[in-house]
Amino acid sequence: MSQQAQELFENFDQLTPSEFFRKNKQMLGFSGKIRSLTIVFHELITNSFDAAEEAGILPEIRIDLKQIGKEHYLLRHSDNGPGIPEEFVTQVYCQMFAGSKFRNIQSRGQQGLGCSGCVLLSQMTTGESTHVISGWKEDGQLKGVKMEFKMDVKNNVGDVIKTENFTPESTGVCIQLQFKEVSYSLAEQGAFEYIRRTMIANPHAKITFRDPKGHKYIFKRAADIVPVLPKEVLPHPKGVTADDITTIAKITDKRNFKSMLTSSLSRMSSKKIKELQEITGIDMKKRPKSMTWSEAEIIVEAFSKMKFMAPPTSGLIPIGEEQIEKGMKLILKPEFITTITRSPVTYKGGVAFIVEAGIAYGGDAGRIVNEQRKSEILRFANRVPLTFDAGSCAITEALKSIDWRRYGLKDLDNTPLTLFVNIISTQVPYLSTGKQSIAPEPEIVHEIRQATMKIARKLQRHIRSKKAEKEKAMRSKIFEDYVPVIIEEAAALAETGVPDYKPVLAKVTRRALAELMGEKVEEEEEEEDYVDSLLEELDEFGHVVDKEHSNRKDRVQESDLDEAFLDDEKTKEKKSKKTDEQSKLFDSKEEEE
Ligand SMILES: Nc1ncnc2c1ncn2[C@@H]1O[C@H](COP(=O)(O)OP(=O)(O)OP(=O)(O)O)[C@@H](O)[C@H]1O
Repeated sequence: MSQQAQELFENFDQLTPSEFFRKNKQMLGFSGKIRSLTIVFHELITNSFDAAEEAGILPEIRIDLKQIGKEHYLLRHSDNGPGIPEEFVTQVYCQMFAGSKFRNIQSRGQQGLGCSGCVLLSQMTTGESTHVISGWKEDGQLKGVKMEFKMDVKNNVGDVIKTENFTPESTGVCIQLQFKEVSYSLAEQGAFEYIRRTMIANPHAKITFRDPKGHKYIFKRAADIVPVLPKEVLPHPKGVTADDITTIAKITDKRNFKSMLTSSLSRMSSKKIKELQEITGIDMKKRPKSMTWSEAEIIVEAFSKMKFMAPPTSGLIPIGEEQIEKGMKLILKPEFITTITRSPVTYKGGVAFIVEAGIAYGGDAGRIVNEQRKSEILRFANRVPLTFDAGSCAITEALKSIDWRRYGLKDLDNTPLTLFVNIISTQVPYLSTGKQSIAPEPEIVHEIRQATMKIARKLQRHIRSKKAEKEKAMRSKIFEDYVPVIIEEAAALAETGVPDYKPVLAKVTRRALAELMGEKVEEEEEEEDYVDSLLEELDEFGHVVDKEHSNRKDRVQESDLDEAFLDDEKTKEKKSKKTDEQSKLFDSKEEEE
């Protein structure tokens, strides 16, 4: 070894995961003041949900955010989950890549990074310790611990400062952290909006939030059912790599390739093993420990050519159309709502996923920008809102590629609309450890498009019938406005008394309208006679009014119909102008006569 290399290797060292993320906190999503605080909310809320649901408990979370200085906050987050046993508290909060979710199971968490990331950020920005109170059940007995600790970044472990045992009243976790260089905001990417979106996809949860100004928000439950627990599923042969196979071969306790493959992969029957042996020529009775890299590569290559049943989907639990509707209705109070949960399909040949979509229109749907409601896209993965990195996400790509004009939405941006998309999978293909955007796998993009276009058609029907209703109402209004004028003026011209037309005007309007709209109106005979006689009377008066006048009347009605879609103010203004014109017409008629 040369002198140079020796010097170089004197500094050879190892970074613990905590040290690595201390230097690269943006990789945990902690970049920017608003975003950092939102990510903290996200990590703590998703952990509470996962834990409560796994224990069969309806999640209830309390969050208290106090501002104690400039960009300096104190956050207290508590849940009613199963709690964390004392010996795991520092592992959960101080050890990176430690957790209970490294299985092929649908859950919000995946990496064992989230809450230790929050502790790291707190320590890095304030130097303060973290306080945790945990209550859990052990052998049927309630146990509790109050702990204060710091993260030992160098060793990726916790440094306990104080511990005190007590008997709690119930299970759950309460964590208190301080943060600096973060900011609470009501903006689209802020913490409050994160809670709002969370509630849409989790109608079974309850969140009470006290903001830094002391305002208390209670997001109530819209549904009382704990979501069915997802099951762990074995990986599908089309979804594994040579590295996966050699790793399985190293850790398996099976005696040969055959039992190793059938027990660790889904859809691997004895028939498929026989087929695999024929294609590869590899003896399936060989011991797993003897597996070489090239054998693993040959097996994976064979898998790509073989036909398998689609992966089992029992492990995927979608929110469901009804629940999404409940969540969206409670938060958005829309005028119209439509939702869909598609059947499971796969991406990369072997990873199952489900797309769910919803459209809410009108009411509180959309976001207010410059006092105007605009459309908004709410992206979710396994019920968790994805608030950042929208541009690179499969959901954004799919929704932007839809030609919304085909669904009657000429200006999507300026429509009061909320588009909801949730992807359910045991392996959501996130683009980074920050888990804020989904890789645009072609199958995923395709499914999102299909789901959304299907419900967009329903929205189109709603908008159409609403337009027709509005048109009908406008026509009715015009009729009611002008008929009395005509009757009264005609009576004046004929120098007779004005008939008592009011009680039946509504009926005349309805009948005339029905004719205009091509509808059939059933009316009682007696009423019909009365209406007929009134119409006759009207006709008689009509003889007195000359042709020019009635032509003019028709023209006025026609042009008014064209304005059916103008806003109220404009319409009112035009109509009063028209009425003036009309009365001017009668005036000139009178003068002529
Ligand atoms: N409120 C809680 N109640 C009970 N257990 C919890 C709670 N929060 C965290 N845990 C446990 O701590 C583990 C580590 O949590 P952490 O947030 O670090 O990672 P994760 O949720 O597994 O994955 P990810 O990094 O993707 O969020 C979890 O797997 C879970 O077992």
